[in-house]
Amino acid sequence: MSGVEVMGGEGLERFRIAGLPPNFYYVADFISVEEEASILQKIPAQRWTHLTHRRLQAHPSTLTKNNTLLAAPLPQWLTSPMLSRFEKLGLFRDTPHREPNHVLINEYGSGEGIMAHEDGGAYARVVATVSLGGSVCLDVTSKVGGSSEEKGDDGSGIGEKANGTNGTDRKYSIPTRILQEPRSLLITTGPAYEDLLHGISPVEVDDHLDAETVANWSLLGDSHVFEDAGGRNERATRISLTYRDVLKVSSAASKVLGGLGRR
Ligand SMILES: O=C(O)CCC(=O)C(=O)O
Ligand SMILES: [Fe+2]
Repeated sequence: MSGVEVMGGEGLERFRIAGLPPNFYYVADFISVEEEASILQKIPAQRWTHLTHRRLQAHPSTLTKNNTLLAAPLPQWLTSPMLSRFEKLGLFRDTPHREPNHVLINEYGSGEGIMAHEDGGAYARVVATVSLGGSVCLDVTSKVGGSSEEKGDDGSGIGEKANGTNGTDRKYSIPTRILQEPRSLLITTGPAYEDLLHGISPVEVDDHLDAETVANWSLLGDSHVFEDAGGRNERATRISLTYRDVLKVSSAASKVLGGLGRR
């Protein structure tokens, strides 16, 4: 087991987004084109909830009001091949259930996005996001607001961490952007999960994309695509699968009782 753990740790480290507060990791081409197409085909069309600037669905179900997951397996098209690859990277090895038990699927059309937010206390501090379809920039901002450059030490320690990475790495002050290509995996854990906000601006084009403004530029699968387009990314429909470990899970028995109790 320790072999896997050591391998997992080393395996993950080369995907770290350097120059950002820990811990963001970006893995380009985490799934293949065929796997992407197969998943896109299996997302059930009747399960979408429509919101103003995106639509979403939750698997196996939405959480109850007190953030409890009613125990049920994830569908196979969401677990294979993801979970074994997550395990190899050691992603959920320290979370309560040792693997994700919940997936939120978001779909954004061009010009759609999601407000800056944090994912909060219902989940263990690990989110694994698989992107499908178009590329999109995730805006990473401080909870306190403003950039660490402008504000100096804002008391959160974020500016300090952003500037405290070693030697040759480029430093990125918050706010910054993470560019998510189709078929990539973004992992957000620890202080990156707890101390920062993330959102997607509702625009039709992400522009000025380059090594200065995109924190994971050197980890991109194909930065030439964006260079060749003059630093622009025309938004196309993007779907994200966000894998998490919900802390509170109720068994089938308490599901029945809870269900009766609410009537
Ligand atoms: O689509 C994304 O990558 C972000 C989604 C998100 O932040 C969330 O579902 O909490
Ligand atoms: Fe989120």
